[in-house]
Amino acid sequence: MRLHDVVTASAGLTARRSRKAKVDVLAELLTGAPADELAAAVAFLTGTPTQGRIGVGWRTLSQLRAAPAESPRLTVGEVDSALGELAATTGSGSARRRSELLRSLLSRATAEERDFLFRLLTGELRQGALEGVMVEAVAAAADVPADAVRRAFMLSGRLPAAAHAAMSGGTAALEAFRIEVGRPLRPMLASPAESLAAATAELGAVAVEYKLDGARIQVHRRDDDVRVYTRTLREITAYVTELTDLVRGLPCRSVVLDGETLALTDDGRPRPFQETMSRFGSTRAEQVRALLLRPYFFDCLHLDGTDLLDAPLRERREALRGVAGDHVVPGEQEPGDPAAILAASLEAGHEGVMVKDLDSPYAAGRRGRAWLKVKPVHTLDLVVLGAEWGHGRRRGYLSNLHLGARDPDGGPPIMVGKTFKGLTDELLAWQTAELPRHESRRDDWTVYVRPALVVEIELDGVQISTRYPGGVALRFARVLRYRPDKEVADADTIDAVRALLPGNDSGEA
Ligand SMILES: Nc1ncnc2c1ncn2[C@@H]1O[C@H](COP(=O)(O)OP(=O)(O)OP(=O)(O)O)[C@@H](O)[C@H]1O
Repeated sequence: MRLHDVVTASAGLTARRSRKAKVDVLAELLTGAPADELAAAVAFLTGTPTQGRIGVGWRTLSQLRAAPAESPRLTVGEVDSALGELAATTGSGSARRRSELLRSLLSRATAEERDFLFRLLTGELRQGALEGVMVEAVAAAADVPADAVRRAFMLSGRLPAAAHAAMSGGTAALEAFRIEVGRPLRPMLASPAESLAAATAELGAVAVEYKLDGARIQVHRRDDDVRVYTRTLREITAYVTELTDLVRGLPCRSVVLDGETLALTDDGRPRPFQETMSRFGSTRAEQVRALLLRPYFFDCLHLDGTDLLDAPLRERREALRGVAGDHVVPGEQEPGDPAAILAASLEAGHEGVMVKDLDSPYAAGRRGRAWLKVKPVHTLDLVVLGAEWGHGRRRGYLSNLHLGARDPDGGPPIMVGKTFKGLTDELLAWQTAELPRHESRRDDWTVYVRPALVVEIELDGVQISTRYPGGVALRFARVLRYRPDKEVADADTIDAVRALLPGNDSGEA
């Protein structure tokens, strides 16, 4: 299969607005794909090479000058093996070899293919919405139910593998996917609730737990081998030895736990999220001592050979208590006074509570309504589209941020507002250095960037707007923090923003 066909299909996706039309474009391509190139084609079209992120920056790529090829000859298989070699070339002295590999690949690509490869390697093509469309396309091409494809994807974390199974072995091959200790799966996500009363009324028998403001972790243990992954399934085992030591001491042989981790101050209050995140990239011993991470587990997906994914939360919590006792998140099952739990959580410096349906299974990778989050303030995770140069005390710094919400159909982010409020001197300095790394163009006032950075915004609400293309604008928005643990694909959608319009009862943020 030629790379050109993939590039054409990718352009076809951008050109079409309707989801059905996008699914058709992909399904047609998959139907004709040779079995040994299918996984790579799926990977490229959803924006991540089969090897995962390869870590090549825009700057490196644009410095590699080579004349483009005249006609499209590269195959998907050739590109996949070149990227495989690139991913395997690491360590000291590898920079030169990597440049050579890249130059050789790019010199065989046409201008159009080169643009595609740039966007693939820098992560710009990666969009959550595309994965949803691809799941449906695989189902259509293989003539299997979309839910079977989705389940295999969530359990393996790898859509290309699920696609390969669907196309080669149908439903039976998809059903063979199991939770595997040591292979991370997509975490279950929560939906917002308007209030605690609304959440408890919606769900019936519930557990109400503290909602801690740390970082999500998924821990896998088989005998003495313990591994830790982030929300985006990045392995961080080497950075968090206090967590691996602790889990190695739990009374079991094998386990998969879902939870949150954070560091506490001396008087037991949560430290800022940024400090927790700073631990995920550092093995420096003094930093470990200064910021000891604690785990707060809230789910158990596997225990000593038994998969619990499809068991109700009630049962999973029992397993959790048995294995992780002291390290379970504070909360109560079927509480008499849920409001007291919310008050205690806020009093202790946490974000709010999670209200969870005790009869629900673990829906990996899904943002459903079995888990509802209750927080006193609205927050949205938005995509940075650019920033304006500051005035006065902020002269010389990139300040007023342009913010976009994700298009659920996979189009570019849709601008919903601007803010410079809440930016500390440290954040101003950081974004002034960081944004130009993602620059797409600039004018006298503004540096515009490619979608790469997600920022968490607190707001009072939204209003109808004739100025912004999505018809809504943020009200009194302020920056809480950047979210390095989130990708553009994880940002909130324009629908989530519109749901905050007055008179919209869903009250979603
Ligand atoms: N008791 C808990 N149960 C489940 N999740 C919890 C709990 N306490 C904290 N969390 C965290 O809350 C997150 C969900 O809440 P919220 O949506 O506010 O966070 P987020 O990271 O902005 O968004 P997302 O839902 O996309 O993860 C979970 O991903 C998890 O990291």
